[in-house]
Amino acid sequence: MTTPVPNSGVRPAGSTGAPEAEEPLLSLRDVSIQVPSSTKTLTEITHGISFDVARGGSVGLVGESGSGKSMTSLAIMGLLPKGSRIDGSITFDGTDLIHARESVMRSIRGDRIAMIFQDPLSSLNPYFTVGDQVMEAYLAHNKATRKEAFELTCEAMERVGIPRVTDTVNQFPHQFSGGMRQRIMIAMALVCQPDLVIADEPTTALDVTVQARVLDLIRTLQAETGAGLVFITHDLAVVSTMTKEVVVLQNGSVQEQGHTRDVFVGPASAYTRKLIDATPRMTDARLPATLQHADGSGKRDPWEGAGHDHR
Ligand SMILES: Nc1ncnc2c1ncn2[C@@H]1O[C@H](COP(=O)(O)OP(=O)(O)OP(=O)(O)O)[C@@H](O)[C@H]1O
Repeated sequence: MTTPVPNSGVRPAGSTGAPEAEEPLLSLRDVSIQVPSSTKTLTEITHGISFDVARGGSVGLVGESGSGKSMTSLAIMGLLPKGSRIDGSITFDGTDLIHARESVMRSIRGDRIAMIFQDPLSSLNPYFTVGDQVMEAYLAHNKATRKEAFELTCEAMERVGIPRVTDTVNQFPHQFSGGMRQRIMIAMALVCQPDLVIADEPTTALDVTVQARVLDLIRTLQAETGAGLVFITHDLAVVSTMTKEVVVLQNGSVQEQGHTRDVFVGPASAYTRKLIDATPRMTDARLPATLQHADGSGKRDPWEGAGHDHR
């Protein structure tokens, strides 16, 4: 049963998140974000967002453009525009991220929480080789010699399928395709062994076949590191294959949240139904292999693997 959430933003207890016995890895409660507008006044862009991510769990944030998905992830990372205001609470492994000092946030970013963005070029420095950048990401948070870090870097690059690593490790970001650059970002996350990965539209800019491989790698990364995953997308078909739980956002408010399968099979909010209807035919090949057996037919639960290695 999926749970519609009224615009008040009050979250129904237990609709999304970790098993009761275990503290969630990440917990957002009634998070409202205001950002400075051009007239210097504050504009509210999200209202009362609440969800949990269990250790090793996976939550999708879906919604149309402008619904507040990216700003929610930036709030978690402490990267909102200067002058923004956040109400509510964001707790990561016991740390209050809203009031944490910048030095604490710096030690968490990239090490305990890794982000994979839509455009890896915006995260990669054009003047440094990709090998140096993966290596520096590791050295920033770990004690190791450069030789050890270099070996780990090559190993991670091989694991994400970068070809001829002994050569390509010395190449610059512009010498790679978009899909390969995204693999480099995943390698960077892999070496740092984060507790949480936030992937913000990581495959939107890629063509469909490359997209599938990168999604597979993100699943692998999650399985190998045991990390929690927040997966942001406007693509319902993608989120249905990536996360066990989903939060549907519209205009900065949660419209519905719950187990991904329940939300897709029996959407409780008109907005989710509209999003599903607007998704190109989700019945056959594209549909979540996921949804095809969600009828209690006794077949293996296609969601069973979400968050686990699919190779
Ligand atoms: N730097 C900024 N300053 C002020 N407002 C912003 C800023 N960035 C985004 N916004 C506004 O915040 C709202 C939420 O934007 P956000 O980027 O979180 O949406 P989104 O759901 O991630 O959309 P998209 O899928 O297009 O990235 C939008 O109304 C947007 O115009």
